[in-house]
Amino acid sequence: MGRSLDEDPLTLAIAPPPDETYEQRQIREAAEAEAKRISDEIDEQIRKEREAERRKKKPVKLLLLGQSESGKTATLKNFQLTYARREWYEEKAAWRAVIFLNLVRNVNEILAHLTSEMSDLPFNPEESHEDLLAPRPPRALPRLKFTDKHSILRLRLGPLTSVQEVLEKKIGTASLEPHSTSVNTAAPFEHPSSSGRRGLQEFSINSSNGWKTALDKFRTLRTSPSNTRQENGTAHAGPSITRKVKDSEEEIVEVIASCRDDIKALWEDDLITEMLNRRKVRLEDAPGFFINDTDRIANRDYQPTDDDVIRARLRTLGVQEYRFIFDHGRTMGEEWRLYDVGGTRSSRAAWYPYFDDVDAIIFLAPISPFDEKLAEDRRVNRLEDSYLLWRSVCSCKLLARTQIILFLNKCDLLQAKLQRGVRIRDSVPSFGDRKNDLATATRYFQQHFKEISRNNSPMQRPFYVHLTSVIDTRSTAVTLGAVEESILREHLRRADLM
Ligand SMILES: Nc1nc2c(ncn2[C@@H]2O[C@H](COP(=O)(O)OP(=O)(O)OP(=O)(O)O)[C@@H](O)[C@H]2O)c(=O)[nH]1
Ligand SMILES: [Mg+2]
Repeated sequence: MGRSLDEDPLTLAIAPPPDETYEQRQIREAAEAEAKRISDEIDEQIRKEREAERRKKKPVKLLLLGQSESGKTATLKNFQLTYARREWYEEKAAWRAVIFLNLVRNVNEILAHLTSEMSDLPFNPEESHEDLLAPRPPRALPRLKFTDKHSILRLRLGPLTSVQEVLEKKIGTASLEPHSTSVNTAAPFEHPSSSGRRGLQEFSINSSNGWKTALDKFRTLRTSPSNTRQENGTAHAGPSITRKVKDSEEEIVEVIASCRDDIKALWEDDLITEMLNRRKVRLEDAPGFFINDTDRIANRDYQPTDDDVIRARLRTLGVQEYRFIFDHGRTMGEEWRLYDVGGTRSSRAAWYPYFDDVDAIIFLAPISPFDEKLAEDRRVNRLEDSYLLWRSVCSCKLLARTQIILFLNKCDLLQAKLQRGVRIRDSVPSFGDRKNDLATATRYFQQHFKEISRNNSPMQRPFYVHLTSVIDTRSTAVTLGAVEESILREHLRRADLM
């Protein structure tokens, strides 16, 4: 084919010579194909690197799952304490009201038992807390001989009833533990019904309830009058409301502080101890137990310590998102988003939308309550509920490639329970004649969770497990270090694969 002289010089330079032989053409075309292959490879490499770069910059999304009271929020607090200290210190003082409420509730629960016992009302220890009026089995033991001291303590501690009401009202719905549910499945997110979907809207990330909002209210109480904002976000005009709220906060502290000695006297009384034992009430193991710290807490100058905040109990409503940017170390500048969810059965339908692009899940399974029932459904054993929930999470197709890290939590309470002589096999018959000690028990539970994961995961997945007591901030910091490493490694590995 003839060429005109004004053709593009590049076209001319790479054009085949006019007298090219068949072999020369073959060699040339092979060389051109090879050059194209290399060029495509380089393009692909560049695309991958860009994608990896983009993915590395994408925040790591981490979901905390598990039944109610499993320790999700406590784990989140540990993350804050370790990696976001500024926010931690900002929030710390706001937990004071929650800790007051926890303490006051401890006392009022004892008083409710005392009142019921003194009035000889029937009681069944197997029933829930609010069933103080339920039928009691025939009395096998002699009556407890309460004295004037107990009547006086009841009278003197009476004001704590209204303190509890005021605090509950201030903190809002999150301060109330549910004692029933219409949901009778462990994983309502598996088959979301139309009503379930309606539920999703109610429970999407929200700023109108949950403990973040509850704490915000208390933060507001502490700001100066000029900064004070009312709940609707408008600036507050004058100091009168602040003074009123402040007064009531100070009044609360005043009442609690004036009850200090009586609270201690109540807790240290042998007859009260005997009554609680008979009624199988173990406040020490319940969430938000603070009576042993009455001296410190029932005090006008009380400020919560890190440990107090971790141990404070306020349930999570809906799904709460936390964003934090690592402020030190290899991951400095990285953004992580943690999602803390409500764990009661009726809250679980709201989890599903968050499964979509989550990088990793920390699943908390408390193993100490192997002989306890769910607060929201007294027919369901807590460990059994965790097994069911774990199976549903492992088998979820949307999570097939998601890294799941299991925390077998509340090991401290498990150890205490076993030391008291509570036998696992009485509640878990398959435990059989194994040794009733911590090492054997944790190995046994761990194996069970591992088998569920192996038998139900849509594709093979590694089994990551940690034995934890997340109220122990030191050991939890070490665990979280390992978790962080492992999640990041997986995050980057995926970025490289893309
Ligand atoms: N002794 C002990 N207490 C724990 C442990 N983990 C959590 N707790 C306490 O148990 C209570 C419940 O923990 P949370 O973190 O509020 O539970 P959650 O899973 O967020 O519960 P929901 O928000 O209702 O879903 C809190 O008072 C914690 O301090 C643990 O390992 N040992
Ligand atoms: Mg929570």
